[in-house]
Amino acid sequence: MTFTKGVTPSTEKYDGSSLRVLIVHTRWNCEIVEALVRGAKETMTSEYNVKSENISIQTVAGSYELPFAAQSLIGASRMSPQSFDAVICIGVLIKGSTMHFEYIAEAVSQGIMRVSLDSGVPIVFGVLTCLNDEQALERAGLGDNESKHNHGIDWGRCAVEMGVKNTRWMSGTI
Ligand SMILES: Nc1c(NC[C@H](O)[C@H](O)[C@H](O)CO)[nH]c(=O)[nH]c1=O
Ligand SMILES: CC(=O)[C@@H](O)COP(=O)(O)O
Repeated sequence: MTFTKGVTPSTEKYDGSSLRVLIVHTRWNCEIVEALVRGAKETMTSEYNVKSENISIQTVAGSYELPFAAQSLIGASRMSPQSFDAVICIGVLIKGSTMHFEYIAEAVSQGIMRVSLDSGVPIVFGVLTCLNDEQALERAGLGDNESKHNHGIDWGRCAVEMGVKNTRWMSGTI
């Protein structure tokens, strides 16, 4: 049986023109991360009219730092006139020869979910957990593989959808 792999595009056209989005990304594996950030940012501005001045970009060293940074920046934005409607955490973990990868992947995924549920702000899990370099390149739309696809595009779409829907839900509209 064949099936559509990946996410089916939403039938609703979301208007992101009033959204404020935070992207926090790592400087580990930076060429791959930068391609993912570009994919997310360009998708939000070109497909959904998110204003580039409403996309804040912050960096941290590695993926392990992402949940803390997201929590701290969400808190800081609440003290400003406009808080973030959605956050995208972007990093690339590539398995090495120790257990480092497993510990970080588990901690980061749990941490991002916790910050998202505790803060009430949707956080997109933009962390690739790859077993080798080729997997990471392919998922950032880089390299030679024909099936390559930049997952940053999906993360940008997801952030807009969740930001718009959560704003609606918070105002009591379903
Ligand atoms: N191995 C990778 C890391 N490791 C670094 C940690 O995320 C962290 O910065 C360090 O342990 C200090 O707390 N980070 C990645 O993003 N990707 C990796 O492949
Ligand atoms: C702490 C580290 O970054 C490093 O020792 C991890 O090694 P590996 O990626 O080979 O598991």
